[in-house]
Amino acid sequence: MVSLRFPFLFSQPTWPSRPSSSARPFSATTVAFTAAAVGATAAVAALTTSQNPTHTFLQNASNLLFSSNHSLPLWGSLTLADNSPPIVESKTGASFPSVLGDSQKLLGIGLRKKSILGLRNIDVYAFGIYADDSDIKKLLSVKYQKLSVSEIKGIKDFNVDLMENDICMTVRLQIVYSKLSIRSVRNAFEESVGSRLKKFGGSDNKELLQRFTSQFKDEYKIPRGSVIHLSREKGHVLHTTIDGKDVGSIQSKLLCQSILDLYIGEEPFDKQAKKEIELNLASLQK
Ligand SMILES: CCCCCCCCCCCC(=O)O
Repeated sequence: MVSLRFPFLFSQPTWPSRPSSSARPFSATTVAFTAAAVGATAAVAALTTSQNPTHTFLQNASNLLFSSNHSLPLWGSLTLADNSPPIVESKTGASFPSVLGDSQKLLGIGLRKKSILGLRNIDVYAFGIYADDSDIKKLLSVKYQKLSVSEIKGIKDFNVDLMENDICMTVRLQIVYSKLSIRSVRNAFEESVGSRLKKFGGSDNKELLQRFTSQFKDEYKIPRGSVIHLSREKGHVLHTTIDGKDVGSIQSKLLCQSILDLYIGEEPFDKQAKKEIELNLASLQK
């Protein structure tokens, strides 16, 4: 067993084992969970399991629920008004507020590693994924409210819904590597976002990629501790800030989807973070 990634102040649960390379406990947060959310999730998960043998996010959630004897890390009862302390990623010490602005909840956090010259992996940044609470609940209720068999079949596409729909979300990157230049940030975005633009939009998106990467101008410094926000605002507008400073806004559904895909898509940077996000979304079912 390793420590839970979202342990709670009052319950101090532990998380089922995960591959040791990415296991990293968090410090405490005061977020509580409700028995109702657990019950709803368990019921849905059980039904899903009987209907669809593939790994839907609810199955993942149920696996996590039932393989642990401990309290569960569900967001169901987090109120946006509470003063939950930030969540600290203990490997890097990166700290994430539980709520961003007054409406975006933290759904999960992860770590982006990158290999240098194929030789060794470095921790480049920790990240947190946030989504607007009411947007998410609206989407969940429209799509999954009654939990009929046909609706449940669609559940495994929830991340796709999340990426494609006009839901306000933020990816918060907290830089932990101390020797990062803005040029390497540009290059990394060019490679990762470029591959996703190709995946979703074909090869004719060089101009869009260039508009995005050119926002990261040489004048910006990115020391350890810098925070980059990639926020999807209403109308699929990607708004980027570095340490709270605006660096630009680009209206593009394709660009927003491509950026989210890096974290919650088919081949996410941190698979465990994606699972965690799915689990937290499952806890919001009812
Ligand atoms: C030496 C490694 C440099 C990597 C810099 C990554 C900085 C941010 C890039 C964000 C997108 C991504 O993670 O690919």
